[in-house]
Amino acid sequence: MTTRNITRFWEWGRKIICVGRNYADHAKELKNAIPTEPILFLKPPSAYVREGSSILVPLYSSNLHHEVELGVVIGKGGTAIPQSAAMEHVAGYALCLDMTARDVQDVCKSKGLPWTLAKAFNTSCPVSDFIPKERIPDPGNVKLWLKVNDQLRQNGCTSQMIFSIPYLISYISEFITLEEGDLILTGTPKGVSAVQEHDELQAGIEDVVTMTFRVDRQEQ
Ligand SMILES: O=C([O-])CC(=O)C(=O)O
Ligand SMILES: [Mg+2]
Repeated sequence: MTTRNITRFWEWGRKIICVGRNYADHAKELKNAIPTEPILFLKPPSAYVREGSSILVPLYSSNLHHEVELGVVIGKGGTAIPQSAAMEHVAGYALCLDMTARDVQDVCKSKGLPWTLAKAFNTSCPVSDFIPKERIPDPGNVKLWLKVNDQLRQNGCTSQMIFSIPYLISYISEFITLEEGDLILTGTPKGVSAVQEHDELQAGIEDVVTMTFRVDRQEQ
């Protein structure tokens, strides 16, 4: 039997649970209301892409946006996890991008339809190396940044989150059982913008990790 290694959690086929509008400055830049409870959506494990492979612009989108986010990797599953125990369920972190076909999302929003094709397409979840929990002692106060072709576009801090990581783990696990290897994307700060074929995206968690991805057009 092969043993699975949490440091390669993206190979486990577990779910990716995303939190939307968790930073007031980003909710405002897209003219959305500040949420009073977390907004959740999902990406399938086929969304993962690792450094060395490209982010592909879906054929049906002409406005693909980057969203840099802190990812929380679940180490111990659970249902209805109390906030006070939430951090015991965390194995570590990853820097993630929530790639979003903004034009498709805008249409879905206006029609009241789900965001699936805007958010869950192949390569919509670029992910860094696994970051063990000990390397981020205070996940509620880490700086995230993202550059497109060397120009800084996003520069935020997880201290600006509306709902904290323990709150999110507790809230999500009330409705969706968390399993070892699941990933929670905790939302993006302001500065989202469009990327084009041949762009280079670089993102980082200050003093912890950086990653680089190229954007390509999906082949016809
Ligand atoms: O598409 C959006 O703006 C919602 C979202 O994922 C986020 O705030 O991170
Ligand atoms: Mg997002």
